[in-house]
Amino acid sequence: MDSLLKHMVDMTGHRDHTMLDISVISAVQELANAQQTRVLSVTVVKGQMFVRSRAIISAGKTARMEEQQDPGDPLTSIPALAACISHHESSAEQVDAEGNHTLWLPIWMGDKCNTCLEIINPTPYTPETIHIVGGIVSVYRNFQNLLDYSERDSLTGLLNRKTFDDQLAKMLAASSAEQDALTLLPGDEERRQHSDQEKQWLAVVDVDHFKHVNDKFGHLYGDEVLILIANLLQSSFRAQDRVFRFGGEEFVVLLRSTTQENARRIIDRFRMNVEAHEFPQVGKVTVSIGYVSISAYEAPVIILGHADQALYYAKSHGRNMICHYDELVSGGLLQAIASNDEAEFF
Ligand SMILES: Nc1nc2c(ncn2[C@@H]2O[C@H](COP(=O)(O)OP(=O)(O)OP(=O)(O)O)[C@@H](O)[C@H]2O)c(=O)[nH]1
Repeated sequence: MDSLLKHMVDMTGHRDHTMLDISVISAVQELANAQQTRVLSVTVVKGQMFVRSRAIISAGKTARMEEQQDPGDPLTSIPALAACISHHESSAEQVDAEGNHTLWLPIWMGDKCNTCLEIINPTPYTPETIHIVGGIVSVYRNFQNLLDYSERDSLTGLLNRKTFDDQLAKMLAASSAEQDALTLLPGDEERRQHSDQEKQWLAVVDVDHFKHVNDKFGHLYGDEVLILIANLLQSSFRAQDRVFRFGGEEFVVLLRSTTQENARRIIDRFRMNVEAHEFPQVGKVTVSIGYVSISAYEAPVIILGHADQALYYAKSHGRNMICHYDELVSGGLLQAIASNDEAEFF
C-alpha cells in the first residue's frame, strides 16, 4: 500500500503530460509486476484511427518517451484494441502465441479516446491487479483532464499561449535530433539534401476585419466564427502539427517537418478552406497569414516577430493572403529585424 501511495503522490505532483505519462507507466509496471508497460496515443487522421507508442518501460529498465513519428500504425493492426475502442469498452485482453497476456485500458474522456495504457505480462492478471491498475487509470484520466483544462483555451479548445514555448522547444528538439541522426550517415547525400529541405514552420493566422463581424452581428456570432475557424484549423493541419489560440482573433500553427513548397501549399489550403466556408448568419470570412521557417538558433519572440511582420504585410496588401517572411525579405519587400539577443528587449 505504501508503494501505491508513493506512486499516487508522484503522479499527482506533475504539471506536464510527459512526466505524467512517465510516472503512470512506472506505477503500473511496478504494481502489476509487468514485463512491459506503454502509453499509446490514439489519433484520427482523415477518418482513420492510428496508434503509436508514446512512453515505454520494460522490466529492469527506466521509463522513457518514444520519439516515433505520428500518426503510427493503423489501429486495425491490433484487432482486439480496435474492437474495444469501437464498442467503447473499458478494457481488452489477449494472449499471444508465446503465452504473453496483453491488457489494454483505453482512457475515455467522454466519448473520445486519445490515450490507452498497454500492459504485457507472462502470467494472467489477478482480480487484485486489475482493481489496482483500474484505480491508477482513473487518477491518470482525472489528472490528464486537469492538465488539458490548464493548457487549453476555453472558447475553442485549442492549446493556449501558455503552452506555446514548451511545444516550440519540443518541436525544435525533435528537429535537431532528426538532423543529428542524419549527420551520422556520411555519404548519404540524397537523404541529407532531402532533410535539409524539410523544416519546421510557424504561421500566425489573423481573422480579417473581425471587429466588423462583432460590430455587425454581435459577440456571440463573433465567438461562433472563432470556434468554426478553430475547427477548420484542426481539420486542415496534420495530427503532428500544433494549433494555438493566442487570444482574440489570432491563432498560431506549428508545422512539423515539411518543405517550403509543402508549407506554402498546406497554409494556403487552410486559407482557401476558410474562404470557401459559409459561416452561419455572418456569411463569408477571410484570414491573413504570415509564416516563417523555425530555427533552433532564434528565440521564440524573434520567430513570432518575423511571422507577425509577414502577417502585417498581408494585412496591408489586400488581406485574404499568405506571406512568407523570408521571401518578403529576399524580395526587398520587408526589412529583416536583427535577430540578436538585444532584439528580445524590445
Ligand atoms: N467575439 C469575440 N471578439 C473578440 C474576442 N477577442 C477579441 N475580439 C475582438 O476582435 C476584434 C479585433 O479587431 P482589430 O484588432 O481591430 O482587427 P480587425 O477588425 O480584425 O481588422 P484587421 O485585423 O486589420 O483585418 C476586436 O473588436 C476585439 O474586441 C473574442 O474572444 N470574441
